[in-house]
Amino acid sequence: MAHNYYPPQIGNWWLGDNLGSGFSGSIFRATNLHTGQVVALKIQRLNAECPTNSYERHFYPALQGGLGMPTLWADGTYGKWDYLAIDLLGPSLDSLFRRSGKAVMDLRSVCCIGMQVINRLEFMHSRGVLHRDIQLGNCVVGLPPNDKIIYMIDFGFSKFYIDPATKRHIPDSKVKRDFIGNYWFTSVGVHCRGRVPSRRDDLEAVALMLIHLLTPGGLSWTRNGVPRTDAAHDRLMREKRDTRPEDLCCGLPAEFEEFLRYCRRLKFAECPDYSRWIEEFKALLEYKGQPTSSLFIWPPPDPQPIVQAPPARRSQPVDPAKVEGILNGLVNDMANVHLGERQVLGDRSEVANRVRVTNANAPAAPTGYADDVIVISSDDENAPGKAPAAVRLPKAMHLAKLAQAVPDATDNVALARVVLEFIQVLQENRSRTLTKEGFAVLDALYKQMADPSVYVQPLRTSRPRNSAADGVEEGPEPRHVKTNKLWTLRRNAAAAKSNKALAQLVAEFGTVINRSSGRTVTKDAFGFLDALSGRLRSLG
Ligand SMILES: Nc1ncnc2c1ncn2[C@@H]1O[C@H](COP(=O)(O)OP(=O)(O)OP(=O)(O)O)[C@@H](O)[C@H]1O
Repeated sequence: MAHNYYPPQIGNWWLGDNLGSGFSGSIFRATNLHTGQVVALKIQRLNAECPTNSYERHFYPALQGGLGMPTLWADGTYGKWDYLAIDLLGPSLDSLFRRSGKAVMDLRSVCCIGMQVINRLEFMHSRGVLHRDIQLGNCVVGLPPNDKIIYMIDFGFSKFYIDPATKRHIPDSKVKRDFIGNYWFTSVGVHCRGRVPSRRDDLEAVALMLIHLLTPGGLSWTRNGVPRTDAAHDRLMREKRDTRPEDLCCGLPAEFEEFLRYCRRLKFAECPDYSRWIEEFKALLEYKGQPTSSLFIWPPPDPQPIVQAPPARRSQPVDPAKVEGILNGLVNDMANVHLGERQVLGDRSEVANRVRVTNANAPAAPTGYADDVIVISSDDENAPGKAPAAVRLPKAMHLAKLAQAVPDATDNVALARVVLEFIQVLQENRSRTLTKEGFAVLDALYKQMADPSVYVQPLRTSRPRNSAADGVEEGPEPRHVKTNKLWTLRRNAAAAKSNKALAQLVAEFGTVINRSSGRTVTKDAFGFLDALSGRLRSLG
């Protein structure tokens, strides 16, 4: 039944249950008095402070016919009411998730949401429309038989980003403006820096929404509820702006961090690569052995493995000075590491000389601890029978240590072990981006395999993009080019006849990763590294 405040009938529509209320109006289930058609009737007073209906109705014609776009059946005014009659749809993702009572959503459902919502945005953007208010409450499922399809609703903040007169993209502006959107998911650029929203910001909101669903307790800035004062809003913006993607996505599959970083790297008028990210989420499901269909099946059919994010870093009080001290100590220790006597692959007299100098100054290396563990011990802890406190090496440290260890790998079996450890470090880490420490390992491997006896010019596989030696501008290569190249490298590695040939492949591998968007070590990249390690072992 309609609320007392509202009339029982508006135009040809008889009002039924209230489906939801927004800032400026309400939505009712409504039945057409003549045809019996049931719709969702979005009604607002004509003198509403924020008359979004009169604005929203302009976007429906552009969006009609797209999958997941509600149909506008009728609209108009009736007395002091403005109404839109749109497809009656099901519950929002927000209410589905809240009702589930779960701390996090299962990975499969989140990937399906990602794939569908990105697809909806691709359609909206292809029609020249920005949504500008992406949030869980504005993504609803259809009614059966369309209950596995996600629909976008609420175009009250939408905007045409292609100027109808000039057919050009709306201009950017340096002038800081009030933000449009929502506190939780609106991009950092728009919300915290007052930038003009464009396609990239719709996509960033999707990334934040997905990360929110996978994080116990949600994104940290959502946990205190809607800010009620300017000071609380400022605090929220600061937290949103300052939280780094790697902290936000701590413990989540790397795709989420990469997606967020990708959105934040997009230029103002750049067209996002929608299909790439739909494919990435599909590939993630495949990798996890899950069905790859994007249909949103709710509740999830089987108990799904839940992605557990470790507690947010900020909740663990850590004394930064102490950590810095420990890391500095480690760097010094690594500089003095005992390299020991080694076999050589060739004439490496110059290398050996340097090793002798280092050894003369080096203290005895601690022994008996796992490679990836740093031992921090007091005198007391060194007492027999007392277990030392251990800290896991961060990725950068581990890779730096690995790069330093490469010259010690004086035969192919040892080199194969280094490659395996390289794979392990990369796979254990939440981010699959190849950092400069990772490139340093590749450089060291190249040198060791090409000719360890001479100091070759460092390979520098990680040279900055757009600075090709021949002066030709080199942008990131499309994903399919990367995949093809990695496949060829993998095949060639399996057939390589010498270390020199393998070294060349390592150099090419570094270049391929360096030129790829996000410098990501994908499954195909791991395939090459696997083949490299296997071939080193068989060359003996
Ligand atoms: N077509 C629909 N079918 C069923 N329920 C709907 C439909 N459209 C909206 N709703 C429900 O009504 C709620 C409010 O809808 P909507 O966001 O369009 O209104 P709004 O007034 O613009 O809200 P807000 O001020 O929060 O942006 C939605 O979260 C949803 O639960």
